[in-house]
Amino acid sequence: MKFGVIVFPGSNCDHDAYHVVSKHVGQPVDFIWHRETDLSAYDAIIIPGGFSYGDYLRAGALARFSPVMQSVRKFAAHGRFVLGICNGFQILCEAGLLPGALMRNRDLHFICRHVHVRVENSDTPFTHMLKQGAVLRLPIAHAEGNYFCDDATLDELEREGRIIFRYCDERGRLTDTSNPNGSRASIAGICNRGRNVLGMMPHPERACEDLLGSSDGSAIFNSLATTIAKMAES
Ligand SMILES: NC(=O)CC[C@H](N)C(=O)O
Repeated sequence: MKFGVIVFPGSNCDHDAYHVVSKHVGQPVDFIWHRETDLSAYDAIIIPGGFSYGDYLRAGALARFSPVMQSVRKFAAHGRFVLGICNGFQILCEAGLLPGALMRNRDLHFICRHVHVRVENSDTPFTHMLKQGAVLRLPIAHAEGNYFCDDATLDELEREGRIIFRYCDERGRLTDTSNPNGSRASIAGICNRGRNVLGMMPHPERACEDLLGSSDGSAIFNSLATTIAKMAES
């Protein structure tokens, strides 16, 4: 099994993702410069957080044109796994691999703090080691995390169980103050129809060690690694 972490000019969570995969999940992992186009060696690609191209125009709007993104599109179409975290989620939406858009936060401020998210669907390759309804404590750090989609898309996401995480309070309730950025339906993470592409605004890779305030993120990486291992056996 091999993971790849894509590096754009301006990525800044690439090393965190690399560290988690190599040290905590214990799997081989490479950095992949955004000009690369051959992803054939990989089972899963992580598009990490950061400020690709300085977030000019809109977060992710320029990174979607990087050469590697054509290959990521094909990689995803073949059912291989893609995890977009924060700026990675923004890039996946801009590239059309996930529906909707990430707008400026409701209060127009950059928000950097721990939040709670509820696991809305534990029946995915990324969440099967988590309990349905479990509450995770994860950090967010973004200015453009306000998820928006139209009514038809929201209906489709709900109906198909593709809303994977929702912002909530520490007891799993959706309250007036539990949605940090104004995201529609408190959405913190969604997947594609094939369930092999996940985008999320919170940072699970910054929450894999108790020393960092939470290790709740590790189940996401371990779920994915277990899925890949099982697929290789069968
Ligand atoms: N940590 C990140 O990936 C966040 C940066 C992101 N480009 C933003 O909305 O501010």
